[in-house]
Amino acid sequence: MAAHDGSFDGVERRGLMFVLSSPSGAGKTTLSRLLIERMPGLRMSVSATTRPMRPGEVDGRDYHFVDRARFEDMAKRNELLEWATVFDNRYGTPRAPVEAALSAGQDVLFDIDWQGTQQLREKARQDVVSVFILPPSAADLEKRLHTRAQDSDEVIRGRMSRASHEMSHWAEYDYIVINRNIDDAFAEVQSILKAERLKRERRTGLTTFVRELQRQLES
Ligand SMILES: Nc1nc2c(ncn2[C@@H]2O[C@H](COP(=O)(O)OP(=O)(O)O)[C@@H](O)[C@H]2O)c(=O)[nH]1
Ligand SMILES: Nc1ncnc2c1ncn2[C@@H]1O[C@H](COP(=O)(O)OP(=O)(O)O)[C@@H](O)[C@H]1O
Repeated sequence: MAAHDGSFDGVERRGLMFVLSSPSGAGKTTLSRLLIERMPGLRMSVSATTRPMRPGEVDGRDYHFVDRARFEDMAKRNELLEWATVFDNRYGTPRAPVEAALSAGQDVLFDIDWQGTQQLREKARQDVVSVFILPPSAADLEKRLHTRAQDSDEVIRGRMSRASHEMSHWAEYDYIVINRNIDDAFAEVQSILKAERLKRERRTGLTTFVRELQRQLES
């Protein structure tokens, strides 16, 4: 399968599943938007959720906002690649768009928690690249949750009190990025994706490519 993007070097490769996780407010959404904007060949996996829509969010772009019954139905029909309960709401990854993108040679970006990342790893270890984003300090995290201005003080307190628990999963991830400055953090995440795209095991077209080089050299 080919990844036909701007940086495609002509060698076929398997698509990968690029996962960003972090405590709420550390910057996953911001980094995901930048990646989608600036990295050709990368598609966002849009999750289904039962949580209420925030101001500024768009159904179908940020999430598929569904009720509990619809979510349970999707899970029962095996339409979700993984799902988990976070902050008393259900979140899950619709399976079909991910499979379609991967088989078209695209990479897929996931903004999911540690529970979902574990499930993806169990299903497709070789194809999962996971990055954990940390805030530079607790004070910065709280400030970011407030400046985002999308949650009530009570919800923000809940997110802050869960942050430590979520952070305890950092060591399960392949890469750790500290989001102090957004430009630096973006450059780091972008470098990880670029390097992972070049991994020998994913480059299924290498044998053919090298054979052709050898044929040219020997003729
Ligand atoms: N397992 C799983 N987690 C998800 C999914 N979609 C979102 N999440 C996680 O659910 C948590 C809460 O997300 P959200 O309510 O949007 O708040 P945020 O943390 O401010 O982005 C975050 O840790 C997300 O990464 C999903 O499809 N599966
Ligand atoms: N490096 C950074 N410095 C300052 N503010 C940031 C930085 N990264 C993200 N933010 C801001 O912090 C808030 C939370 O970021 P967001 O991407 O929504 O986090 P998450 O998706 O992890 O919950 C947003 O208002 C965002 O603009």
